[in-house]
Amino acid sequence: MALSRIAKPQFNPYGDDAPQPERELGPWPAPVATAPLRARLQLPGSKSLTNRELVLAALADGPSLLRAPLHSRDTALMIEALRALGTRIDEVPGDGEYGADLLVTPGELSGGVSIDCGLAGTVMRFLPPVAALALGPVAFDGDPGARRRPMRTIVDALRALGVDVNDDGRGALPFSLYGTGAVEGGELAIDASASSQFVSGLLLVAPRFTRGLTLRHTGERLPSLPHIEMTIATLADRGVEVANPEPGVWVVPPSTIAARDVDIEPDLSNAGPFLAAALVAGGSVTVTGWPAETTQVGAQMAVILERMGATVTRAPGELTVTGTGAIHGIELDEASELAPTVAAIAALADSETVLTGIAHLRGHETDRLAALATEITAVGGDVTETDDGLIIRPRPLRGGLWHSYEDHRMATAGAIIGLAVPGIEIDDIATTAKTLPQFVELWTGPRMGIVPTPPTSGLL
Ligand SMILES: O=C(O)C1=C[C@@H](OP(=O)(O)O)[C@@H](O)[C@H](O)C1
Ligand SMILES: C=C(OP(=O)(O)O)C(=O)O
Repeated sequence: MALSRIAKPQFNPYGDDAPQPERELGPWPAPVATAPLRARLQLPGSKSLTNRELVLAALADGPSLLRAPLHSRDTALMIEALRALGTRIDEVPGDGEYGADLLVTPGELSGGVSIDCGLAGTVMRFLPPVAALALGPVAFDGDPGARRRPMRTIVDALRALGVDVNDDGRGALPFSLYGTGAVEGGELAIDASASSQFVSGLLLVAPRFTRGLTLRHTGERLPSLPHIEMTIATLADRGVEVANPEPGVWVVPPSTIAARDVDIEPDLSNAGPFLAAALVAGGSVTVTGWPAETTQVGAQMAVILERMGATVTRAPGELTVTGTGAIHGIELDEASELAPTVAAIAALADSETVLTGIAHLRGHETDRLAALATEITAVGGDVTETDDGLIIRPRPLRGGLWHSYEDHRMATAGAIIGLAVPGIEIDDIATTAKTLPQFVELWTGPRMGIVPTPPTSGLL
């Protein structure tokens, strides 16, 4: 069993003077909701927006200020890698509740460095095309779990663009490439059915290719389309107009990427478990800083939760989810990174849930279909894993050890179930630091009003 690394919260949820259990050394007892919620909170910045804006700022024609960015493991890895490649990134005081703003000053991109991708899809898929613009060798590797995430499309794409890539033939991390300081670009066909990040990674850098890029997706399915739309929107905000003449084809002209100060929206996918809590515990959860318009897929959570039984209301800059006492199953195609949250709610529902179109989740932080089926079944649930999704049927659940598989969204899925099922313990809650280091602090803090359960096992 993996032991938590940093689960000790920054404040003492048991009361100021109460002894803090050494729970960072054991499983985290997911708190059970004992009363309806009346929560109001803002989430830290979006991972997807922060890492896109970091890349674009590093390639821009002058300094950019990122206001209220996410500070988490995935963004720290991106910052470290861009600094290694020659970008100056300074933390400067800002108004954000969750850490400093980032001032990004582009520099000449140079190689001779090794990049640690951790388990971050955005780092491993967005940075190889950036490194191809650097002068010199750049080596890429990551966590053991990163070596099984799909990378062949990026390796093949870079080779097709004339970049010298050395790998062991598996089409996976680790590999290295030799940047010559320029990429000509032109026409390129790729199969992006394993991840939209292959498309996003190429589009983000393509304005800097000498001839731009005409990119064609040749595979059967294109997952996570909202994330590609987010990429196109962030480019447009910096003056790069990406044409999309037909589905699966994008044309990026060679162009300057404009420097720009940008407000990073709160992470709406990370808001998902908090909003789900209203459905499971009853009462209401209000997430503030909710954008009026967004390309974040997490915004779909409002519609999904409504279909699953919640009442959803909006006011300017906020969204409130209120539980009605009922949790219904749902049929949902392409739930993208929201799937683990939806699956956790579904395990507590009164009717069947059918999730389809998410085969590519097998290449996420872990094989999420297998992980969700295994863990929900282990606590008494009834789950069938299909080729491209999950079928989850109602059945009473019981407590037990919930494994996270180094996957932040598996950990938070366990926490959602734990609200309704006594005795759920998460083996590695610290894995939430990938995109939300404050998870425990927020989940059991005064703004959520969920009372933490003292640990009963796993302590040294
Ligand atoms: O571009 C992005 O920021 C992301 C794209 C999606 O990846 P896939 O297309 O691999 O699902 C999503 O699941 C991931 O969490 C973030
Ligand atoms: C799939 C995810 O992450 P990554 O960016 O590492 O692909 C995710 O956050 O759900």
